[in-house]
Amino acid sequence: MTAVLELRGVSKSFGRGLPCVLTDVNLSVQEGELLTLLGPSGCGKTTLLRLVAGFEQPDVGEVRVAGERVAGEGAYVAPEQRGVGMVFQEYALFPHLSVLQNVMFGLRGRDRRERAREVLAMVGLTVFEQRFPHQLSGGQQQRVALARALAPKPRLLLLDEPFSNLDAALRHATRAEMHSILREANMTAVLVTHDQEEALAFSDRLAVLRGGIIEQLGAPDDVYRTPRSAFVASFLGRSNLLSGTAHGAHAETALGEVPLPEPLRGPVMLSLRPEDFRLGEGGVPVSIVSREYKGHDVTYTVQLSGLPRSAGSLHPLELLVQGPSFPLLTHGEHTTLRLVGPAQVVRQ
Ligand SMILES: Nc1ncnc2c1ncn2[C@@H]1O[C@H](COP(=O)(O)OP(=O)(O)OP(=O)(O)O)[C@@H](O)[C@H]1O
Repeated sequence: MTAVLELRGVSKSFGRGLPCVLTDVNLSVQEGELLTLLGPSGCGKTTLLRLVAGFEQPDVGEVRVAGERVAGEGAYVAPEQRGVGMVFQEYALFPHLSVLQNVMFGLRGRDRRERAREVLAMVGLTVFEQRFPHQLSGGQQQRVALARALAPKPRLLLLDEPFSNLDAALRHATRAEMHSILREANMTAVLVTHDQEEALAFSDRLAVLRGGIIEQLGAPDDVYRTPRSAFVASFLGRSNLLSGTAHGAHAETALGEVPLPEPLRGPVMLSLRPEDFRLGEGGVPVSIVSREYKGHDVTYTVQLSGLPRSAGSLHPLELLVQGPSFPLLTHGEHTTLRLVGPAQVVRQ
C-alpha cells in the first residue's frame, strides 16, 4: 500500500550554524489515517506541516505525497500543485464572501457550485450557505474552513491547531464532528496540537515531538500505556517518575518491590500512572498532602510516611494518585497506597 504522506530523513534549520528545528524525521501516513503531531511549543510541529504543504523546503531528506516526490533531492512541487488542503487555527475566511462563495473560492470548472454545496452538506451547513462568516459561531466558521479545504478533493489534509480558538465545550463538539466528517470522507489527515487530550481522542496514531525529533510514534493507547521516555510519560498524561534498582523481575524502590515488565538489572527509572494506584486497600502508609477535585475523580498528592528521605533529596517522596470522588480524603489524613497497575521502564 502506498503511503499518502512520507517523510524520509527530513532535517531543517533556519540558517547556517543555527540548530536544527527538525532532525532526521521519518514518518509515513497511510490512506484514511488520522495522525497527530503532539509536542510542546517550539518543538517543530508547524515547521513540519509547512514542509509538507510546501511553504518551507527541507535541508536534507525528502517529502512524498501519494508516492510523488514533492520536495528534496532537487525536486520541488509548488504548494497549490501538491493536492494538500489546510485548515488553520484562525479560520482565514473571506469576510465579504458568503459561506457558499467562500467554499467555491479556489474551485474551478462548471460544477464548482454543486461541489461547494456537496461539501457544505457534508459538514452540515447547507442552511447557512448565504450567511457571512461574522453571522456564524466559531465552530461553524471552522466547519466552513474545513468544507473549503475538502472541496478540491485533496489527497491529504493538514490541520494546524484547528480547535484552539474555540472555548472548551465547542472545542470538544467541533473536534468530534470534524473527526466523523473526516472518517466519512476516508480523508487522510495530519493534525498538529499541543493538547494531549485532543491527540489521544482524535488520532489513529500520534507522534510525540521533542526538540525537532520524533520521540515516540504509535497508537494513542500504546504510547500512553508504554511510554519509552520520561518526557513522553509526563507529556502525554500525568506520570510519577520513580528511580529504583532492578534485580531481575522486580525493582527495589521507595515504594518497595515493584514488578517489571521484563527482567532487568541495575538502576532504572519507572513511570507509574496515577490511576494505577489504590488508596486505603493496603500497601505502604501515606498521608494526603493535597487534592485536585475534578467531579468524576480526584487527583491526590500523597506523601510516603515513615520512610527515610531518599538519598540526596530534602523532601519525602510525593506521588500523584487518582482516586474516586467519594468518599473524599482530606489534607493530613493517613491511609495506605498500593500499586495495582504495571510499571513502565523509561529512559531519562
Ligand atoms: N521562519 C523561521 N525563521 C527562524 N526560526 C523559525 C522560523 N519558523 C520557526 N522557527 C523556529 O523553529 C522552532 C520551531 O517552531 P515551530 O513553529 O515549528 O514550533 P511549534 O512546535 O509549532 O510551536 P507552537 O506550538 O508554539 O506553534 C522555534 O524555535 C521557532 O522559533
